[in-house]
Amino acid sequence: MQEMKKTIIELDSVVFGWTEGQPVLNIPELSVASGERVFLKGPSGSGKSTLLNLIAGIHTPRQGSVRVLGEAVHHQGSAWRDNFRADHIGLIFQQFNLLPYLSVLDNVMLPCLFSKRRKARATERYGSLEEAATQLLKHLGMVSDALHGRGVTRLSIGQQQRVAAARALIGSPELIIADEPTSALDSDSRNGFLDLLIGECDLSGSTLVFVSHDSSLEAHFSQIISLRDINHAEELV
Ligand SMILES: Nc1ncnc2c1ncn2[C@@H]1O[C@H](COP(=O)(O)OP(=O)(O)OP(=O)(O)O)[C@@H](O)[C@H]1O
Repeated sequence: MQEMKKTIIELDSVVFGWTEGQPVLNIPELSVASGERVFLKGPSGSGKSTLLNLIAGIHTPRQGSVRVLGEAVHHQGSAWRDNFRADHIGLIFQQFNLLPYLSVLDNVMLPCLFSKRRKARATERYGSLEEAATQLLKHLGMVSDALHGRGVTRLSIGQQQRVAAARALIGSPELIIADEPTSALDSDSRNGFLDLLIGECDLSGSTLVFVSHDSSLEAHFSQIISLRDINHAEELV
């Protein structure tokens, strides 16, 4: 018998706008099952980052519900949402948001300072946090240990991207959210990075939601979501 996949993200009748009466998002429903590799596309300014921020509990909707891993994120206060995000969601930002005064390894281990759960999972799988960070960096293509003690400001963009991905993946969070993390790379590097990222999500059992303008990347993904198709904001204006 085929195992039923758990729903990891579920949006119901979600409305979000920065100003009352000016909705950016009106999403009647959106559902993502555990293990999916989701490609979220849409024109610039259409609300992709805003949607990611709703899923990550950085913003909350004006109306409707956002459930992640079965939890009603929209009902919770900001401290609860911060803890939930630290435990269950790995974020890769467009600008990577690495801490410039920390080394490569310390940047990768950072989420484990905020989440006992992720620290325990990383240690259980790799023996120590340093080993977890080292192995993740290797799997993601940072093969030279010589870079690991280096400050992140002295890395190439491609190397910074690998550090940001390893930081998101450490401690195997159930959900990885990536906002255009390949936009600064050439197409060979983009495809190579995506193969490594998806391979690592498979190993850690993480669901991936990935935003990009670049439709040529779609072939890597199991579910393609066009924000235009699911967002009915103009019907509310
Ligand atoms: N902090 C903010 N305050 C007010 N308006 C905002 C804020 N952030 C974004 N917006 C507006 O919300 C809309 C959606 O922005 P969003 O960043 O989600 O789009 P996007 O699809 O991710 O764009 P891009 O592909 O260019 O990154 C845009 O009209 C944008 O100007």
